[in-house]
Amino acid sequence: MPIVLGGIADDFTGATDLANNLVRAGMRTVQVIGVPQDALQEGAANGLDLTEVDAVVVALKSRSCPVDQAISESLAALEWLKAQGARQLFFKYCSTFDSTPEGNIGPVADALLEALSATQTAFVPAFPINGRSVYQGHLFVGDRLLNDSGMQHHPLNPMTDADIVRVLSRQTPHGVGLLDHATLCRGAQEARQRLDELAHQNVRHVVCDSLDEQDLEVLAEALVDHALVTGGSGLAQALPAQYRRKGWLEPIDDAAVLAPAKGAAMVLSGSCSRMTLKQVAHFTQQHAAFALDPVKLNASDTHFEAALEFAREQLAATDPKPFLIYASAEPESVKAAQASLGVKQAGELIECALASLASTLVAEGVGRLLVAGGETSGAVVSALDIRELRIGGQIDPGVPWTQAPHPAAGPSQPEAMLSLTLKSGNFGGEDFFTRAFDVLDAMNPREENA
Ligand SMILES: Nc1ncnc2c1ncn2[C@@H]1O[C@H](COP(=O)(O)OP(=O)(O)O)[C@@H](O)[C@H]1O
Ligand SMILES: O=C(O)[C@@H](O)C(=O)COP(=O)(O)O
Repeated sequence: MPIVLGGIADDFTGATDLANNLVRAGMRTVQVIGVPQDALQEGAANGLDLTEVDAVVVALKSRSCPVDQAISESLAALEWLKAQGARQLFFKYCSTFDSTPEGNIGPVADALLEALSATQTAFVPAFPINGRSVYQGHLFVGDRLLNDSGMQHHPLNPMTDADIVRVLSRQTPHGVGLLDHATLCRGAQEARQRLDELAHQNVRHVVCDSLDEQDLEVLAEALVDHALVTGGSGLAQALPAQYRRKGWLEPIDDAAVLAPAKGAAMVLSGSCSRMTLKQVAHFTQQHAAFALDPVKLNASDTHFEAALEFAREQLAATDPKPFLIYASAEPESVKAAQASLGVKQAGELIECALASLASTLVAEGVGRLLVAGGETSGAVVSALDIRELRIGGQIDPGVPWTQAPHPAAGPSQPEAMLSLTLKSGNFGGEDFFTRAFDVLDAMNPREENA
């Protein structure tokens, strides 16, 4: 059977967020890291068995890279997903619309539309259960406008304007319009009519209001026949019901199953988002932690080596407890590091250090790994050379446990798995770093002595 939905996600945490909501709504979903390179075969692609899979999400690291690269990687993902038979494409970006005036959301959406010979797509960043809603085209995080939510301090893409119609208009030469809440309240048929009217006015990009799950259901019904939809993962909760209604998807019992987890627990955090800072503070009250400083990392290798030594001490304990290595810092400290090193270099130094720690420590006994931050997750997963993630149960909305073949397992252990959770910056409760491991143990009892 061809797949129904093909996801193209602009970062790795966003990809697991999308895959998580698809799984929860009953789609058997595989997440692949980057576009699989090998030749396609009947029923299999790059060694992936897609015969019992309803959705594939391709995770890219295209949120903050140069626009041309984001476009070419997204188009490659589109081609591969079309070759798997995807009926609908979903371009997943952040529910806080993380982007800059150059892009990459607008240019990538334009390129995908053109490649699909489609004339219109919808922009649905809302993720109500995580407090992201859109009203009159303005994005809210909880009760704050986006530009007052902490996102104005993001290290890579500060969001200083909550008006998504205006933000997107800076990123595309094409018309941008609004499907407003009042129209949505009149149902899917009215919404479709409004989309058609906007299409006749050459409005290629339609930002959609949505306050709650009910609005997303109306939108899913109105958008199910669009070749391309774009947004946060909220819409993905509502689309599978429409696919079933159309007979594209069979009902199934449980789309999320993982093997028992093994190995020591480690948290790596490169996210400076408000919620991550609270999670770091909560965790460090009771657990061992090491703070990475980009300026010290730049000055000599000693700082990195101290972090490694700290981790090795934790792993050497008889019964290792979860521990944390983090660069997460308050905005003033991030600004100071960026002023001294440059924005790009500060970020890259930390991403490289965390990625390198992950590869070394996973080979030395870490089997349960929590990574906080989208860019950070991209760096860590790439360093571990992980190609595919199975999606398991949810820890908090938008964040599931996943598993990948263990990167350090030899040929004699083909079943060995690394349990991995990739946490978006602002997702998860304050106790997420501790609770995540309890949730994993509860859903998949741990095999001792791994
Ligand atoms: N102390 C710091 N100073 C400067 N940049 C930092 C610091 N800590 C983390 N960063 C960088 O900030 C970026 C955070 O982005 P990301 O990992 O996507 O987190 P989030 O999911 O919260 O957006 C990364 O590039 C990371 O390397
Ligand atoms: O849609 C969302 O909010 C997340 O899935 C996401 O993309 C968050 O990105 P990061 O905060 O950079 O992890």
